Amino acid sequence: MKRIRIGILGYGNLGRGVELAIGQHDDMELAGIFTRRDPSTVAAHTKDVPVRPASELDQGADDIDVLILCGGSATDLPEQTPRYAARYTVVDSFDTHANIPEHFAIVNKAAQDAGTIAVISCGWDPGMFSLNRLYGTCVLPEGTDYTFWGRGVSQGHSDAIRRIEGVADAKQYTIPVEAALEAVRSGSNPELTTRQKHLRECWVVLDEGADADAVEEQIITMPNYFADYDTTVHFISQEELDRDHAAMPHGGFVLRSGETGDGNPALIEYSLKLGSNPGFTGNVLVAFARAAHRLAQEGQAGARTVFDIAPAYLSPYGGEYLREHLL
Ligand SMILES: NC(=O)C1=CN([C@@H]2O[C@H](COP(=O)(O)OP(=O)(O)OC[C@H]3O[C@@H](n4cnc5c(N)ncnc54)[C@H](OP(=O)(O)O)[C@@H]3O)[C@@H](O)[C@H]2O)C=CC1
Ligand SMILES: N[C@@H](C[C@H]1CC(C(=O)O)=NO1)C(=O)O
Repeated sequence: MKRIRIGILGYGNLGRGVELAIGQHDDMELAGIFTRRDPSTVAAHTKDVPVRPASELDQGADDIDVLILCGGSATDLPEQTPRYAARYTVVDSFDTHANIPEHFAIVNKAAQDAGTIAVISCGWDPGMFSLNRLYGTCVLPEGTDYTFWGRGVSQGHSDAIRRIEGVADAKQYTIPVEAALEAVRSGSNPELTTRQKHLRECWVVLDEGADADAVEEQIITMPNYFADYDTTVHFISQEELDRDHAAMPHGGFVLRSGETGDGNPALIEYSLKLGSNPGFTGNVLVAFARAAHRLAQEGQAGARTVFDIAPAYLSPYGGEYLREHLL
């Protein structure tokens, strides 16, 4: 069986998560890890796959069937996804929710012009949580949606802080307000503002000589990431961050609370408990890379979100197996 050849662009937490996820799939192989940095300075987990310069992708790498883009949503993916959709079947994890419609439109033009498939905003939120919000609204049209994250490390928010001038490193924890979560589970359908559902706690390492007050102000006022939340910022050393905040657990809940047509209460709850945010997100991206490859082989073109892809496209098994074993 010809295996799907996966390329990874961007070797950070998520790039490593994708790298390790590929090994769980017999129909896939890691064809290349690409980086914008000097490849000799990037130590990949997989020793027999060379780390290659991103410039090779711009010249055309014919050994890649699907390129999984593992850059940051704050600044990398808005540039990288349309750029590489012009050459490859791509999958990204773009998660600046407010900007997803714009990202979709830009990537869709690039992919349609090139005749490629580009799956955007893949992962768990957006991604698996998005699918469960969709199912909930369709099945319980009379109801209310709720999404809670954490307590855990948001990679997108951590990445956004690291992009601030003067920041050397950072981790951001998202903390759900327990009283709000319990009110939802009680079925009382509370109206909750963004600020009433989560707190955000940031642990930041500054560059030598950076202005802590200026960095803190940029964090707490950052649109789409922190401006709508009560956010605390702590400044610590790199040693403390590496010692106390190395792990990236996360998770959360999507709930739909409403009534069925016969007037009875119904509560749908989808939950994730993740030992590793990048690990799980990597697994999701790899499953959708299989779907992207299939769509490309069918001759389809353009941008897709998780809403646009029939679930069977994610499976390595055919319809008959799925009907016999999973239906
Ligand atoms: N949809 C979802 O559910 C989820 C989405 N995400 C998204 O994934 C994105 C990436 O997260 P994450 O992997 O944690 O971010 P990282 O900061 O670890 O990596 C982002 C990019 O930065 C570069 N980089 C990594 N390490 C270094 C370093 N030491 N020095 C210089 N550059 C470095 C890499 O690019 P290069 O190798 O080219 O230098 C890498 O692709 C997030 O911004 C978030 O938006 C994450 C989790 C869930
Ligand atoms: N995209 C998120 C995945 C989830 C986590 C999250 C948050 O803690 O705010 N929002 O969505 C991430 O980058 O980790």
